[in-house]
Amino acid sequence: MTDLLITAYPWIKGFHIISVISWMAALFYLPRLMVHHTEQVGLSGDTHKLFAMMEFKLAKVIMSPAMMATWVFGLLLVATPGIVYWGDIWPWTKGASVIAMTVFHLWLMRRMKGFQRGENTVTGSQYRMMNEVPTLLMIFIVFSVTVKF
Ligand code: HEM
Repeated sequence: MTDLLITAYPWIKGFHIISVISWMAALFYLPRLMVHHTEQVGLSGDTHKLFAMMEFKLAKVIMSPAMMATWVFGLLLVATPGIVYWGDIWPWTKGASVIAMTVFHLWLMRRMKGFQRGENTVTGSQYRMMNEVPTLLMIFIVFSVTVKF
């Protein structure tokens, strides 16, 4: 099993990066949809139904599968011998940041389900502020794995 992980390492890392790109694209775009849903569309009518459907599809078809794939390929990399030394700082900063990213993902899922029921208590500017969270976490995560402090 460990031999297989070592041989497959470049492929697993490639799939990890592809999953990360898909997850990030959805995490960046879903809050933008919610800004416009809140400020321009409201919670009733045909445009509301269209936005709720777009949010549902983005979350269920792209965001959640991409998050699961990122975790699976990321954990396979963790299990690959010689990749992670737990005495370094970067695995801990990266670990804490990906957990925070996952919490942000779960918050967005709850907001998406709220919109499906025609409920929303978050303002457009709050969604705009929340939109910065994945950007900051991404910067922290990428430099954790490239600089490897
Ligand atoms: C979800 C849980 C995640 C786990 C368990 C995980 C784990 C890992 C591990 C162990 C590596 C291998 C490092 C190496 O080859 O030296 C890696 C590579 C990488 N990860 Fe993740 N990762 C996760 C999420 C993310 C996220 C959310 C991002 C970006 C926002 C990300 C970006 C990267 C990049 C760019 C690399 C390639 C780094 C390089 O080869 O220099 N990862 N990941």
